[in-house]
Formats: sequence, structure tokens, C-alpha cells
Amino acid sequence: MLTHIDKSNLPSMVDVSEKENSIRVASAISSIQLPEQMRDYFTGDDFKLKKGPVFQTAIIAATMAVKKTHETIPLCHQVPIESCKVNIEVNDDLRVDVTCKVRTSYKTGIEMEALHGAMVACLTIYDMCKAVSHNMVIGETKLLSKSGGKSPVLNNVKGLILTGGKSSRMNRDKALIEYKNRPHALYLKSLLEKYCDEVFISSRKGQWDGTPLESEKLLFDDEKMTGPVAGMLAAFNRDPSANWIVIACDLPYINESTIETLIENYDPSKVAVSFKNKEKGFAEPLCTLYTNKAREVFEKAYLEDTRCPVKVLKSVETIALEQRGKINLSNINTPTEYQEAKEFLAKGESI
Ligand SMILES: Nc1nc2c(ncn2[C@@H]2O[C@H](COP(=O)(O)OP(=O)(O)OP(=O)(O)O)[C@@H](O)[C@H]2O)c(=O)[nH]1
Repeated sequence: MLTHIDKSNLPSMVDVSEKENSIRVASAISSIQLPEQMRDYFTGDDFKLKKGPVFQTAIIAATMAVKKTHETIPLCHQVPIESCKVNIEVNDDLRVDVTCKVRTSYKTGIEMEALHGAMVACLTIYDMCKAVSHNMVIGETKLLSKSGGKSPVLNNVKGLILTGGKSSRMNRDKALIEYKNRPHALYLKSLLEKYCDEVFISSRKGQWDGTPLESEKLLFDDEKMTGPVAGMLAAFNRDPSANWIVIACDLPYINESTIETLIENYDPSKVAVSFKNKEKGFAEPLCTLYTNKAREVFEKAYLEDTRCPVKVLKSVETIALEQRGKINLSNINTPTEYQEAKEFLAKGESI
């Protein structure tokens, strides 16, 4: 049923009066390609022109546009904007990416506000720079993520279940042991499929021949590499533009809340969103949402002989959230820990 058309086939605003308020966040991106002549005006963090500072003006324009979205888009609701963050990045080839993240506690989504803000920022950049040259192209504009509705949406996201370890402390494959009546890697796969465009099982070549994982979508490590970073780099290289949710196969308490919290906190300007280790506070790297900035960081670290993903995350900008409520990243490595976790889960408790 089309909700924007009433019984007489006339356009009408969707009635949200009966809906509950909830926290809603949306993030959108728009890009503009600047011409080579603009390079001369770049100061390192903005373009300074006679008309004024380009990015500062674009950020103000985006914020104003976000607040006025309902005045431009006919059937949009008037949503109280509680936060609007605009981030602008310049690429080496002078493509400028504007991301606009908007937040409200209201009854309806705010992706139109985020898209409007990002697009108006690009139009403003065009207007500021056109005295230098009109040779500019406003390019792709798209929603990156939204949350607060039924379930959060993140565009261009793939899933990776890490199973390439040796499981030497467990004495049997941690990816195949069962907490929920099926090999745990398959449970994690079906969980990630709810949110991801595609989910891969990361392993060493030939590792799962003759097992229930053999027919799954496997992604093999580069044979010259070892450790979880080998699996992560195989994924980041398979699709460098994607966001990747990476989950180790030895985490029995991963659930919808875990994945949805990562998605809700997605920020394309950071390398990753993760959770803090409960005892030591560092960002956990093996239950983490990586943005497309992660590939370069992990490749450089690997070449410099840093194989520990915890150390890599410590060296970059990462969001590290508290493990609260239903979120528990305890990992299980030994037969005794496995028995305890299985008994705990059998009681029907989620964590
Ligand atoms: N793809 C890939 N994943 C790995 C590799 N080594 C470890 N992992 C995964 O990374 C996560 C953490 O692994 P660890 O617990 O540190 O190591 P493990 O080999 O699984 O277990 P132990 O032998 O008992 O240390 C698990 O999900 C592993 O399957 C690897 O070389 N390649």
C-alpha cells in the first residue's frame, strides 16, 4: 500500500501522530568533483576564496538546509533536529566528500534531512567556487545509514566470520562447535545476513574441506599471511569500497543488539566502530564494524610487522562503545569455558 496517497488518490502526508518517539539517526554522503585550478586555493583544511572560506560556508548551509527540509520536500514532516554534524574530506584528485549526520528523538525517520544537508553543502561548494571555474560535477548522493526505525540500515555492508584459527586451546574447531544447535559459524552467518548484502566465512585454503562449512561462501587468506588480520585483509581487498562487519567465530553471545549497536554508531569518518574490552578498555577488533578507511590502515600496519589487530586499532580513530545490556563479547577458548557458556545459554538467557 502506498502511504503517500489517500483514498481519493491525492497526495497526503503520512500520519505519524500515533507513533512513539524514538532516537533516530541518519547519515548521508554527497560528492563534488572540483577542477585542478582549485588546488591553488587549498590551505590544508579549506579553500580560501575572495567570497570566503568554502567548507565553513558549506557546513553552515548544510545545517540550515537540514532544519528546513520540510519546507523543500512537500510531504516531509517537520522534525525537531537535535544534532547535525557535517564532515568534509578532500581526496587527492580534488573530489570532495560531504557527509551529513542528523539526529532527533521523534516519530519518523530523518534520512531526507541528512540527504538534503549533504546535497546543499555540495551546491554551496559549487556556488563558492564557480568564480574560479564552472568545471565542477556534483556526483553521487546516497544514504549511508539510518537507525531508530524497525531495524537499522547500513548501505554497502558485508559480513565476515573469522574461522581461520587453529583452535589449539579448544582441541576442536571453534567454528564448528554448537551453542544454538548448529555450527556456531553458521549461526553468526545467519545473524549477519539480516544486515549485510553478503556474508563470507574467512578461512585458510582447504581448511573446511569435508565439513559442513565446505559449501559456504568461503574467503581464503593470502597463503603468505597468518592471524585474524590475514582474514580481514582478504575481505577488505575483496571489496575495498564496502563497510565490513567482522566477527570472530568464538564469540557465543553475539546477538541482534550487538550488530544493531555497531550499525547505529557507524561513522564513515572513523576507521571502525567497536566495543571496549571490559577489563582493559581497549577497542575490541574482532566484533567490529570497519569502514572503507580500514584497508589502508591494516595494510600499512601489516607491512610494518604489526600483526596484532588491537594495536592497529589503538593507533587510529575508532569509536569504542561500552558493553551494556545484551552486549557481551566474552570469547570462549577452552573446553571448560565452552561447557560453562553452553550451560548458561541453555538457561535461555541471552548473555
Ligand atoms: N582467517 C583467519 N582467521 C584467524 C586466523 N587466526 C585466527 N583467526 C581467527 O581469529 C579469531 C581469534 O583467534 P584466536 O583465538 O586468537 O586463535 P585460534 O587459533 O582460533 O585459537 P588458539 O589456537 O587456541 O589460539 C578466531 O575467530 C579465529 O578463527 C588466521 O590465520 N586466519
